[in-house]
Amino acid sequence: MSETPGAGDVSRGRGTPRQGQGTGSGTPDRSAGTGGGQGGGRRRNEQGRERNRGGERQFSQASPSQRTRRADPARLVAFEVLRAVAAEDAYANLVLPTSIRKHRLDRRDAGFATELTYGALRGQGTYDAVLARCVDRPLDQLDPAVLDALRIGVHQILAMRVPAHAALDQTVGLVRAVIGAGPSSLVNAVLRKVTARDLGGWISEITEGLTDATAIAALTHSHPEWIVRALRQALVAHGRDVAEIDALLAADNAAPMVHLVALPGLATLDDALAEGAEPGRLAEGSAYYSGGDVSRLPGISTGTVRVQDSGSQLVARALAAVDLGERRGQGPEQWLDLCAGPGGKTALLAAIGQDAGVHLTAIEPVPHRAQLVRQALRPLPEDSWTVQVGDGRAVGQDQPDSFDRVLVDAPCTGLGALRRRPESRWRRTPTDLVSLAPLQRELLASALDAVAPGGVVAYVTCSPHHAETDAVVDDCLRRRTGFERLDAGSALDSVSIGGALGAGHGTTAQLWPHVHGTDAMYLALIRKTT
Ligand SMILES: C[S@@+](CC[C@H](N)C(=O)[O-])C[C@H]1O[C@@H](n2cnc3c(N)ncnc32)[C@H](O)[C@@H]1O
Repeated sequence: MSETPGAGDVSRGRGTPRQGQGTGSGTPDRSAGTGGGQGGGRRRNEQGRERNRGGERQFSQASPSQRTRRADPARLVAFEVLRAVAAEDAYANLVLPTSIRKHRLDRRDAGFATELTYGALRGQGTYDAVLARCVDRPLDQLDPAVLDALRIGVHQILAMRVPAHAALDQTVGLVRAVIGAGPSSLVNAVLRKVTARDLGGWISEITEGLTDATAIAALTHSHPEWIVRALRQALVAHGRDVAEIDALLAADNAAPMVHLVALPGLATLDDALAEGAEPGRLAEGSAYYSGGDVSRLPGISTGTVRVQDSGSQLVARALAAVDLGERRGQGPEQWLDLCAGPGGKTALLAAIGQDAGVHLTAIEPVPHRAQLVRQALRPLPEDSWTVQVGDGRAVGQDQPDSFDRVLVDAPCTGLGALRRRPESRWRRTPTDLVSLAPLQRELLASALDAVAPGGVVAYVTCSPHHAETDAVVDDCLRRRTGFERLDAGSALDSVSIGGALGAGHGTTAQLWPHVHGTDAMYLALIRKTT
């Protein structure tokens, strides 16, 4: 990295007006000046396919070597995050805020950097196929840093409201600043080729001649083929039409709205609503927020208002709302969260149960995640909860027949939350399903042992994959008597606004991003009858 600037060296490219830099997600077209250029007023059509079309493109006449050596901070942030994801196996959602703070991005630039980072990561499959048509060698022979810079350039050109010349100039500037002058000509030439078509045109090009629907969907929606196949099977397994696959894959690529929950009895969302949040449409006490830095909202710093997907809220509320009828014993209920870290559902459950004097035990084997659970529970009275660093698989044997309600939010592939974890689709492999299977079964078996007669277990995943949902529940119950399945679809309806989610299939329930606007949470409810 011959010309890597220190944080203090990083400044905008020459002639790039400050006001035009931000193009935050969910913000209106700011192409006039975005990235410092002309082309204002050019908008994409509803499919996002007409930007930069028509009229003469105004690329810089200067050769790449004569152009800026400065990296625009927002693009530099995206580049740093992509590099950390590729080279250090980092999680984009953890690295991005740190990088945004390091480069002191204002709100607009932070939005631009977020859209660029997440978009380039999500779109990598499609963008690499495009780049493969524009680079004269196999992509794996490129310097990985150059490939990341190209992906950043392609996302701006094909999917953001950035004029092509600005996307190109700024990406070349980034490359010169952080990688070196050498590759800047290649980046310039490749990105010029990319500007020859819009996204729709490129998708037609890269899918031309293909007949396999899975391969076409994978390239069109930038997912690995095995995940497309798995999601198609999941739709069918949960009683939906396989034709929904395009909508589901497209939902994975949309920037998800931030969902908020006010912990019952501890906060309301009034302040958040006053700050622009919208009332949630599915879960009581929830809201949607698209106003940027959520940490500034009242209640977030104290932990009484939390960021939590509505699907997660609904499954926790459904477990808490199950009517236990005549339960054994007289005292307050004992609840167990068997896989608690980082504690989102734990906090909601503890808050729901506090009025009734519930005591919640949370188990988490990873010490730093157990610490996050303690933090999440901080707003609740200390005598209402216990956090234990331990293995949930041992609880059933150590404390049999002890808990009235047990949540098993099992470790899973997260295939239902791909929109929130932009890099995970490229990291996951089918072998993850195989390696998680025994753990999922052992955790559910432990929960079935730990639940008291009359009590109920919720088995939850943020994946719709059959292997980690119905297959786990079926396997565990096949070997046991004394349990009955409850109607999880009705249970979800009973805690939802409107009461008609339509998530039930058989006795289990499956939420979907393209239908419900939630992560694809799966819920099974099992009662111990004897
Ligand atoms: C899907 S996450 C739970 C998310 C959490 N319920 C929430 O809402 O924030 C699964 C958790 O299970 C934990 N885990 C992994 N192995 C476990 C085990 N043997 N026993 C208990 N928890 C385990 C993981 O460390 C991870 O924190």
